[in-house]
Amino acid sequence: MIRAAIVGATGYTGAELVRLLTRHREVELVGLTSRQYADQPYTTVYPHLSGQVDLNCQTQDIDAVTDAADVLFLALPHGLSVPWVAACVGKGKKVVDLGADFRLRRAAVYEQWYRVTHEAPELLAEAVYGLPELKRERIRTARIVANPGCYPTASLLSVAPLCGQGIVREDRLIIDAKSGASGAGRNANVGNLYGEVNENVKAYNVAKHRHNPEIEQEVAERAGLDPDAMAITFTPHLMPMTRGILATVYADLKEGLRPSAEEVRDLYRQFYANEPFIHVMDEGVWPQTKWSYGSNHAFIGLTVEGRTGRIIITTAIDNLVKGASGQAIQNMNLLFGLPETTGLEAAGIYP
Ligand SMILES: NC(=O)C1=CN([C@@H]2O[C@H](COP(=O)(O)OP(=O)(O)OC[C@H]3O[C@@H](n4cnc5c(N)ncnc54)[C@H](OP(=O)(O)O)[C@@H]3O)[C@@H](O)[C@H]2O)C=CC1
Ligand SMILES: CC(=O)N[C@@H](CCC(=O)OP(=O)(O)O)C(=O)O
Repeated sequence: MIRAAIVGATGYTGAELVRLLTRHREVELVGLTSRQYADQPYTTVYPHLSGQVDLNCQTQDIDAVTDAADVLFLALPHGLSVPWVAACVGKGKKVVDLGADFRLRRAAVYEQWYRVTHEAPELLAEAVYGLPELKRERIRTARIVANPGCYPTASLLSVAPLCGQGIVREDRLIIDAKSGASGAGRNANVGNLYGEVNENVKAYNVAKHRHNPEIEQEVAERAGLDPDAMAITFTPHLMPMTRGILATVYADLKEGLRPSAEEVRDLYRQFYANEPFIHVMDEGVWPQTKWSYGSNHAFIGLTVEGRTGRIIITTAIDNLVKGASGQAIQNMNLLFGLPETTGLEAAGIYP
């Protein structure tokens, strides 16, 4: 059995990790940390998991938690992962960081967007960006996996088959994305109150969301472009729903190119042919967030708008599963040589 501990276990991604890992046949949960609920039964915080888990929450004692586990899942706010990652590396343990501290390969870019100094820039180079559909082989042998952000997961799955194909301007993508409120976590925040989210839709962090450089970094790498020359526009929106991300991507075709929608769809279907979690829809079928609710599956719809010379792609995922905890488990499966779908086989809940 793989002994797993979750640091920041009482947040939304932590709870989703517990829900999924208690059904994972190769995993034993050995540690769940929380400062606020230390020494209290985990099910006091999340009674819906009664009968699934009988651990108490424990304090964030780095040595004790790391020594007891084979793998750590870090589900902490930004800026707190470095001591945990350093301990895992020092003790020969694997770590999957659900936060952003190891996603951006250049410390200067991290510091520009997150406004904090990176305390272990020397570890950035070896962290692998954990999007299994794009980096499977590198993840298998990694020590540090940087689990992608929820919006970048949906955005990158939307455009990866086009990158480096000479078909679209990868540097000038426009991404319009919508998220459910659980994307902001369980912390108290006025913007997440019922009265603020219900019957309301709003864009936020326009032209300055920290997922912009993350998306640009990975698109540039796949397309063989200079990350500093990217001009991707990314606009997130908060939706009156609990879970789900729908990313709509507009990609300009290169001058003189007009592939048919079927040609582009064939490209996507070849690219994702052996991917158990990725589903490319037929023409005219547009993904809905509800299809992915509670599952690790991603649904991709696309067409070519001949009149404007653009390809339009929409991808639906669950931000807490493929956008966070499910993908983290997919990465753990790769790290430990398990079938990638282990513990993640279930379809979503519908309606
Ligand atoms: N929600 C989502 O859809 C996604 C989230 N992520 C990322 O995953 C990480 C976790 O997100 P999420 O679960 O939503 O966050 P939450 O705010 O819901 O939970 C955060 C967890 O960290 C602990 N924590 C909070 N502040 C501190 C602190 N200062 N020091 C130590 N522990 C702290 C909390 O427990 P306690 O205060 O008791 O210690 C809690 O268990 C974040 O980096 C987030 O950006 C990534 C993809 C999607
Ligand atoms: C709705 C909402 O607030 N969503 C979060 C995204 C959460 C996530 O994936 O992000 P990180 O791990 O990079 O923080 C946001 O926009 O900040």
